[in-house]
Amino acid sequence: MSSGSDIEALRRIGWRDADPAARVARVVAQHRAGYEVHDGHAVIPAQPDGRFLKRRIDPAERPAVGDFVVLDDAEPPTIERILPRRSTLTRAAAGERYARQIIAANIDYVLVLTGLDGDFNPRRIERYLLLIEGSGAQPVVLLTKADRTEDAEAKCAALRERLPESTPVHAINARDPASVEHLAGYLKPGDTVVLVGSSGAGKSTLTNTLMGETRMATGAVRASDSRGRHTTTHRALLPLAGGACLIDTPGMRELKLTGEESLDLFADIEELALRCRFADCAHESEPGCAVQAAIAAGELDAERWRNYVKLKGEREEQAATLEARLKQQGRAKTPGRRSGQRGRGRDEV
Ligand SMILES: Nc1nc2c(ncn2[C@@H]2O[C@H](COP(=O)(O)OP(=O)(O)OP(=O)(O)O)[C@@H](O)[C@H]2O)c(=O)[nH]1
Ligand SMILES: [Zn+2]
Repeated sequence: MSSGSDIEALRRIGWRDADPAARVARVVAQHRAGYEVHDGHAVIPAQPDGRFLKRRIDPAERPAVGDFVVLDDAEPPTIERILPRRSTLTRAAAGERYARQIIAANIDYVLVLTGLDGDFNPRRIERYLLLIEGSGAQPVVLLTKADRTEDAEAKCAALRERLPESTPVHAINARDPASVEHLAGYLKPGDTVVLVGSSGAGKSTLTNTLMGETRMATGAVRASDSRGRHTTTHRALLPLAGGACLIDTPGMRELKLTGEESLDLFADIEELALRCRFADCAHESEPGCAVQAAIAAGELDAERWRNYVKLKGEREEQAATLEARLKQQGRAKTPGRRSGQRGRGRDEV
């Protein structure tokens, strides 16, 4: 017998494993005063166990939005432990003091939204991709407002050319359910998605369209399964059509690099730079600079090159801050932290 978890309800909030032998819930919000967790039926307040509050604990070791956690039987319950994460989206906290923060855990797809209107900005997409790479989640680039531009297909093709082949790019009209149907592959039961993108990119619009379809889908469920009726939703964790769920966290709005990102997105550029005549080439006006030669030959996009230089500089600055901070705390840099904390051996349920 399972103790206190409703497996069907848990599946609606992104649970993928077998029936847990413990009381499991998903973190949907974090406040100064504590956490809010969803057990598949309702949102309830929960307190973190005392060890999560210790000052010296790495923030990554604390419960984060999207985490599946084990609760005790108290009312309100205490979060006893965090179940192993399948992905971890991390950023540096806004503000002067350097701190790494987990924005969301156990995310399968990060939908990166950019409007095809005046706002269209491939550089911003590359910044998001840098942050998502290594998180364990899969980025999907969505170019919204395809209905408002003549050259949607051309822009879409140019972006596909610029980004790695493994990164899907779709042009959509976020207001049109038929257009959004193309996303069904990322919204399967058990999948968890988050939306990122600057203001006006269409995040709320897309959420509403995806929710609209859910209302229809939920109606169908109600006719056949009366137990589905009592499922409570929450602003921060929305069940979508097809059974996926969407986590809406304000943390996804401002994304500052942590210094741990890889630059694999620009692997071709890094390789090119190794072919310069001088090992310390600044790639400006040095003779024999392979980068400048590639730009002149039209083989490397100058704007993409500038964005690489900018993001690399920012990443290096953050990496130096991170290292200084870890040294100050007497901790060594944890290798492999970016790969979703898999090998950490936390207890299974
Ligand atoms: N025609 C068209 N309009 C769109 C599309 N996506 C968004 N819009 C419109 O663009 C405006 C901004 O969209 P929002 O969904 O509010 O953007 P947001 O990303 O949620 O913005 P913030 O809440 O500020 O972060 C709204 O007027 C939408 O109706 C689209 O694909 N096609
Ligand atoms: Zn060079």
